[in-house]
Amino acid sequence: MPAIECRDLSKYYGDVRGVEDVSFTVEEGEVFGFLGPNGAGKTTAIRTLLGFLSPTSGGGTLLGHDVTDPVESRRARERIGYLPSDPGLDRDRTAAAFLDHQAALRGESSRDGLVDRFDLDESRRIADLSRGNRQKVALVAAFMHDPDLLLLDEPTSGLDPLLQEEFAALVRERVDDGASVLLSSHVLGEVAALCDRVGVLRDGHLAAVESVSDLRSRGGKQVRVRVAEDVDRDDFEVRGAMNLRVGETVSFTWTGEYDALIDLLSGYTVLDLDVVDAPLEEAFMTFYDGDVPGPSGGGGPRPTGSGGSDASRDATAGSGGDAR
Ligand SMILES: Nc1ncnc2c1ncn2[C@@H]1O[C@H](COP(=O)(O)OP(=O)(O)OP(=O)(O)O)[C@@H](O)[C@H]1O
Repeated sequence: MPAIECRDLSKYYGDVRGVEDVSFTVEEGEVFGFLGPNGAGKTTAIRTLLGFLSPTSGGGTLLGHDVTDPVESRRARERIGYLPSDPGLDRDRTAAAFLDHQAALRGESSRDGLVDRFDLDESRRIADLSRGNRQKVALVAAFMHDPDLLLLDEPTSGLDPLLQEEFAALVRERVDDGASVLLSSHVLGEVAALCDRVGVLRDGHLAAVESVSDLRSRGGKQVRVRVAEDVDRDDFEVRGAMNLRVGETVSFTWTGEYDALIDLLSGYTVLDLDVVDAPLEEAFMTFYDGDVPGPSGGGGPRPTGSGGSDASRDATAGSGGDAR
């Protein structure tokens, strides 16, 4: 049984597209990344799967429970840890009171260990905590009942680099213990470091699902070469060479075979050669063609016949119900 099955999921807010026809599967024990810029639809997909928003069409399962059935959805949430992108914690309560409330709903077997690990002062009012410390409270709440499935929406926002490392270690430990993870981020490095596969969201659509290793190889190699002769630029304007820059050294991104690269350089006396993996960003950008939506992007017209949507209710559905 897959941990998550998302089938043709569409969610419109009135006329505004959140996500459209999104399908993917997260296998048991897998860490799946949702990558996409602001407004791509990551949060919408996660909250619809969790049952906090009703889908316009399509559906799916979480841990085998039908996400469109409220009773099933609630049952699934007992075994899920959800970290919202914007945890709307009750500011007047102490962190301890908030965690007590969450514990009563789902359990707290790992609470003390996590509070120590993240050096959280539970006695403080949430209103008095820094953004990073509020994020820690939400993290502890998401992990403390040792959930089988974690849905983590922009989990490291507000955490300093040391805590980001600690968080990554925690995710790996939970996965080693058998948990499955869906993690959304617009930070490529975070996704690449933690995830097995990545779903790239663009304008509410899943543009691609790829393993991180495939994404890396798609990026090709970054080549810098210094030669003895004057360079004829036309020699390098060939298939497989991109982002060509000709100066004292010639640099380009090579996406072809090594043999073809060696042929290309064989006409020159090579004085210096440097070939390294191209940054993952380059592979990522091939999904966007330079057309990356801004914070308000993704709002295309709603297609006719896409089903009813109780957008006014959904738009105020709160910040996570009892699954926060
Ligand atoms: N409550 C809402 N009412 C109307 N439109 C919404 C609502 N929530 C999201 N949208 C729109 O749905 C689209 C997808 O937004 P969503 O928040 O899911 O993207 P995201 O990838 O999570 O972005 P971010 O990283 O900024 O949180 C955007 O066009 C957004 O403006």
